[in-house]
Formats: sequence, structure tokens, C-alpha cells
Amino acid sequence: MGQPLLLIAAGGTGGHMFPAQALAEAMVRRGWRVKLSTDARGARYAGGFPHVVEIDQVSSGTFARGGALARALVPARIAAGVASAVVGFLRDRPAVVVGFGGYPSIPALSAAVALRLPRMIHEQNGVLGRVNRLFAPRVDAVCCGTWPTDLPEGVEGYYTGNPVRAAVLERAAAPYIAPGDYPMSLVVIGGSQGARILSDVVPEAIARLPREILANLRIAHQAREEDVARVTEAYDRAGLLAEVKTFFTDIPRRLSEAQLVISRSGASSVADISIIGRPAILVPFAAATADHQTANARGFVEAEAAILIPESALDPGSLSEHIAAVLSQPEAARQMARNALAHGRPDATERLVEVVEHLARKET
Ligand SMILES: CC(=O)N[C@H]1[C@@H](OP(=O)(O)OP(=O)(O)OC[C@H]2O[C@@H](n3ccc(=O)[nH]c3=O)[C@H](O)[C@@H]2O)O[C@H](CO)[C@@H](O)[C@@H]1O
Repeated sequence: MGQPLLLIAAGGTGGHMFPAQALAEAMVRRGWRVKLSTDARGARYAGGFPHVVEIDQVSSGTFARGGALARALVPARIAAGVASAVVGFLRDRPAVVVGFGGYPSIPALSAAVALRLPRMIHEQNGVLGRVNRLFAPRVDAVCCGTWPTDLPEGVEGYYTGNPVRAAVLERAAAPYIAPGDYPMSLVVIGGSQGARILSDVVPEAIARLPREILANLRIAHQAREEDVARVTEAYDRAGLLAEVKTFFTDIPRRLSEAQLVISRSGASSVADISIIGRPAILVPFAAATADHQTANARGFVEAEAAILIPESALDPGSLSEHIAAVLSQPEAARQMARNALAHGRPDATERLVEVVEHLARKET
């Protein structure tokens, strides 16, 4: 028996590629050979993978973008990708094939189904993406980054969690300093791009807080480039100490020092907040496909770790009341922080490794 091979198939966005990279790193450390099957877009993220990971650039396509001709060619491109994956798998015999979503994962997963190789998928969001939905009934394990996840009839999921950055893990379960009569930190984040609606509503909501809370408040607010000036001004006008940036590179530290977080509910944001363990007010991005950000927030809200405010109900008055409620009730805030922690999965990568190794053992 040589080195077992793990074939990772993932699509072209960071959301799919980062958990794929975390698993690749862990499997390489365990002595596995790892191949990444992706398209040209995905290959741009491959630089972050351990250098020993081999890249198979596949022919694939998406119905979601491109003109009529490009779309008409998608089936042929996918068929070519599947054929070359079958040939490659007959040669390499992967011990396990794992898909992380996205169209470029279609060829490898189809070939794994055709050749009856052990196979699994990981879905980052609380609703399956198109490709994962297609393969969920045809794989040996459906791993879920978010819990609960909406699954097709008859499909069972396993909650692994979403792998997070090392800087987040270093702050896992960092002691929570509940709100009190001392400087308090409020962190406002809108996902990797920032969120206009949070810039429209949050500064005004904060300005309406009772004076005794305002006197102690420091704010870190991530805003889109075009909103930075007006958000900075709004906090200045209210006489508040605020840092406004398009992206905070030190968000794990800032989360660990925060008394409250106001955030979108992208998969990684929810994972980061739960692993560090902080109370949150979540405002799901309403236009997300299949409303997946509401699904991402659901388990966290049910665990009483966060308050959910739909975009349609977000206004400065009610947001201000929610912020005041958390910042003026230290015991309730501490309980939210504990609930957040209980919901987190700091060992998401290890859980994924266990599933891979379990499937590999079943096969031998
Ligand atoms: C708008 C949209 O469609 N977003 C999707 C996109 O998320 P998107 O990439 O926008 O957001 P995520 O919440 O998944 O990730 C954002 C990451 O950036 C970090 N951060 C954020 C702000 C900052 O200043 N500094 C910083 O480090 C967060 O802590 C988090 O780790 O892919 C996710 C995974 O499929 C989906 O769940 C989201 O719905």
C-alpha cells in the first residue's frame, strides 16, 4: 500500500476554497497525498494550499454566468471534465473524494459516483448550494459547516462546523468580559465586502443609546470604501470613539475583546463569532441565494447566542433598543456568550479528517 490519495474538488470562491485548504493541510500532515481538482478561477486560490498538493485543472462550467453560447457549451465542458476525471481516477485510485461545492466539483464527484469510490461533501452554509444539493443523495457523508442545515428528504447530515483561521482558533473561548462600567467594545462587520445597510443604520442606532453606555463605548466598524467617510462623520458628530475601515485584518483579536458584535451572517463570520464566543446581533444579507444567510443564523439564534434582525425590520430605533438590552444586562450577555461557545465547532477540521479516514477504512 502506497500513500493514500485524497481528491479534493472545490469551486472558485473563497467560501469553498478555505475549508478545502484547511482539510488539505491536515491530511498532508497525516501523510496523505492530496490532489485539488478545480477550474481556472479556483486555481487562483491554490497558492494558499501546501505546495505538495497537486492541482488538476478541470474542464467545467457554470450556468450562473456568461452569455448564451457559453451556457450552451456548459454540458459539453462538464462531460469532458467527467471523462478526464474518470481516466485520472482509474490511474490514481483516490481513497476518498471530497467536494466542497461549486461547479468545478461536478467532474470529480460524477467520476467518483460512476466508479463507486468513497465520496463525501462539505457544505458551508445552512442551505445546500446547487452542486451539493445534486450530489447529497449520492455520497457516503454530507458534512455541514452550519447547524442545522436544510437537507433533501432522506439525506442525513453530520455537523462538522466550518474550519476557521488559526488566528481565530488562538482566541477560541477567550474569557468574556461582560458589559459594565468600563470601556466596552462593539464590533460591526459586514462580511468580506462590508455591508451598506449596517453603515446606514448602526451609527444612528448607537447615537441613540443611553448616555451611561455611550460614555464607555469604543467602536470598530467595517464599511465599504464609499461609505467610510460618512460613517466616520456620523460617529464624530455623536462624539464617539470609532475606527472605521474597509477591512480589519485583526478581527479575531477585536472579536475576543468585544462585548457585542453586530454582523452579517456569512458562514465564516458566524463560525468566528461562535468559536470565540461572543453575543451577536445578526442581520442576514436578504439577497443571498436561497436566503442562506438566514439559514446560517438559525441555529445560533435558536441557541440564544444571537438576536436576528431581518433587513426589512432593521431601523435605528429598534436596533438601539437591542444593543442597549445586551450592554445593560451583563448576566444575560454572559449567557449569550456561553451559548455561542456551545454552538461553535473549533475542531471542524479534525471532524472532517475523521470522516475522511472513516470512509477510507470502510473501503479497505
Ligand atoms: C454577501 C455574500 O453572499 N456572502 C457570502 C460569502 O461570504 P463572505 O466572504 O462575505 O463572508 P463570510 O462571513 O463567510 O466571511 C467573512 C470573513 O471575513 C472576516 N472579516 C470580516 C470583516 C473584517 O473587517 N475583517 C475580517 O477578517 C470575518 O471574520 C470572516 O471570517 O460566502 C459565504 C460562504 O459561502 C456565505 O455564507 C456568504 O453569505
